[in-house]
Amino acid sequence: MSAVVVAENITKKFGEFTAVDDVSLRLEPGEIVGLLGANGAGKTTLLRVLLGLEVATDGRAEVFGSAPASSDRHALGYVPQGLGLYLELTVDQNVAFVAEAFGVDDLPPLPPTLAEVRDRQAASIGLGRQRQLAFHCALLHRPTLLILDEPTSGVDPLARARLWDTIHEQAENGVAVLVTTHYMQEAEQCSRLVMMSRGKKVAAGTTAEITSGTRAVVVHADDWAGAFAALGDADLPVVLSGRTSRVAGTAPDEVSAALRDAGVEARLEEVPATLEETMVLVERAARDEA
Ligand SMILES: Nc1ncnc2c1ncn2[C@@H]1O[C@H](COP(=O)(O)OP(=O)(O)OP(=O)(O)O)[C@@H](O)[C@H]1O
Repeated sequence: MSAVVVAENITKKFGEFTAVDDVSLRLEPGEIVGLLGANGAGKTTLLRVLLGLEVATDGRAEVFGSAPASSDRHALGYVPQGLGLYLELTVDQNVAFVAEAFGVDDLPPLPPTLAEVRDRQAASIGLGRQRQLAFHCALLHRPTLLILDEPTSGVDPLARARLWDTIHEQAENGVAVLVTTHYMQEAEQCSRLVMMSRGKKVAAGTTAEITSGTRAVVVHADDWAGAFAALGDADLPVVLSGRTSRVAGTAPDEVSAALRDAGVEARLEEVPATLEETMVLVERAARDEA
């Protein structure tokens, strides 16, 4: 199967600053590839290179088998972080405008939640519906590549689940999806992930591949607040999960020594680390290396 997107060793500099540093990725039809990373990791810049909105300083990018270009737009649906809607137009007018631009005349029906507000200005329909409208517009011309920049940021869980249903439906129909996200639950819905930190690719693979081998120590203590404080004071990567502390990527001996030094009694249990914990560790390691 030929790849829809190929990025080989992409570097993008703004003056002296390197926003994307030697990143490679491939995207096949029907795959959902998630780009993960903290604010400023370089995700949007990489998407903009693939969209032909920025020119790579170095490396090779191919979309549909040739260099990214605005002519790709006929087969590409893009939902930018800012959504790209015409806020002063109504919902129907936004759809009509995009349909006209892409020469679409067999319009699919609006989903019920948008149909209810079809005559209202897009500015007044709330962020969840605005995102749904941006998706609807991006899909009107039946693209085979969907590029989504934090598509569910700021929406409630129900709207988020609905948008993800749409993403899965598209992928099942063979559409290739490249999506950036901060949310681990969303990341886990992707076929594969590419993690970025400070412009660099720091991990890649399925969630299972990325987390495999990384362990976390779960700390059960009656004095759960004392245990959490002691582990933080020992500068261990501790997070509170309910009333237990979790410390990823650290030997149980080191955890028990920190607790013993603080006089906190606890029972320790070793479990596989979550994606979020693995990501924090990978980012820490990348930061220490820089
Ligand atoms: N046109 C530009 N000129 C200078 N610096 C830029 C430009 N565009 C992006 N940057 C910088 O490049 C870095 C990466 O930004 P980018 O928006 O790609 O990150 P991101 O991972 O998408 O973050 P976020 O999740 O906040 O959108 C940031 O430090 C940003 O300030």
